[in-house]
Amino acid sequence: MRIDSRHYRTIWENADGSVEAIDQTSLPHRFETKRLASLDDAVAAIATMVVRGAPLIGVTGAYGLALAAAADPGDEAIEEAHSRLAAARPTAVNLRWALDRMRRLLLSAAPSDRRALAFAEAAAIADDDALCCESIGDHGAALICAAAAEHPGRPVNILTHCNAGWLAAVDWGTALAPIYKAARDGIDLHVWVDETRPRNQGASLTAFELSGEGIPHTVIADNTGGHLMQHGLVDLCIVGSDRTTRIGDVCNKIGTYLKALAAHDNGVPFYVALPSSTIDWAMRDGVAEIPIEQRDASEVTHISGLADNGAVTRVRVTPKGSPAANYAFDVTPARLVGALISERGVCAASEAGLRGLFPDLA
Ligand SMILES: CSC[C@H]1O[C@H](OP(=O)(O)O)[C@H](O)[C@@H]1O
Repeated sequence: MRIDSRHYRTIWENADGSVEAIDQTSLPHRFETKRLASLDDAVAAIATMVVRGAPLIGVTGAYGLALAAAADPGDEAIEEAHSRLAAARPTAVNLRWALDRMRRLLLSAAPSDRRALAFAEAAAIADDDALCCESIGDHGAALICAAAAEHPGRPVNILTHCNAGWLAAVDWGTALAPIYKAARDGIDLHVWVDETRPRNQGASLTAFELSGEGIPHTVIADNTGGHLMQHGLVDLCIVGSDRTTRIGDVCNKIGTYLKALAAHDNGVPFYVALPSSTIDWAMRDGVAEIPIEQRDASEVTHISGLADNGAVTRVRVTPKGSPAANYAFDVTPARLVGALISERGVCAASEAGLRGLFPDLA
């Protein structure tokens, strides 16, 4: 999408064979990119959330395998790279999906062909993601347009959680893609942006994206959404997904489940936008089966921001002696999901719904 009227993707290949990615740990106060020249660089970028968001994690994993193949195209090196990249973050299924696709292709090719093949396949995965996300935008925009027709004379109020915009993918994004498409179609809308503690992807990344697109939005504390829904100030919710099971259970950023409960209690439509690369067809019960990443406690006990002197500063927000727990995701059962918005259309959060759209994958 656009930053200062210049189009960007979140990740791209450099002429020297390295890979470049927007460093999302610097946003919104500094725009910086990071050069990934090795498997180690790619593993670190995923683990430290320089790149984050299920689709983007998958694409970065694909490029990480390409960088590994450039260094050593042998079978053992490919397997080792697959294993290290897969372990970088456990929850988003796109990572495993992309790595398995790359490994299948590379191990079936001659080692001498693997470097070129790997970069071409990583680029194809990136291009596919951008196309899928734009299509999610088109299908989801129809839902926003329908909500606008129900509430003439005022903006459609949409609540979103975390960042599932173009920064979470290669371009367009998932949950924000319908918002971009509807806004460009002239729909009057406003977005409630959950700050999304502890990493504040909403406050720092979603707000950055919406500002760049000129979309009206209000950043809110995570615990505000239920109150807004009780007072009729939310017409629909759209969130992303890191892993959706074949029966429609949705794993997403911590706090999503609580938003879905509030939406269900207040009759607010709760939509989940995802590409098919985020569907885990091997899983059914998301609460029981999806591995929930636990990140370092320091992400809860400390926070970073821009000091009045213009320096980015990190401060402690808890007493030194207080332990902290940092669960990065939760699972929203399918019964609380109004519909899934994919690149092939909108379906019920159910096995039948997903089979109907993806008979070739189910
Ligand atoms: C379109 S996937 C976005 C998804 O990924 C985020 O997690 P993280 O920032 O930790 O990678 C969050 O769950 C978003 O909904």
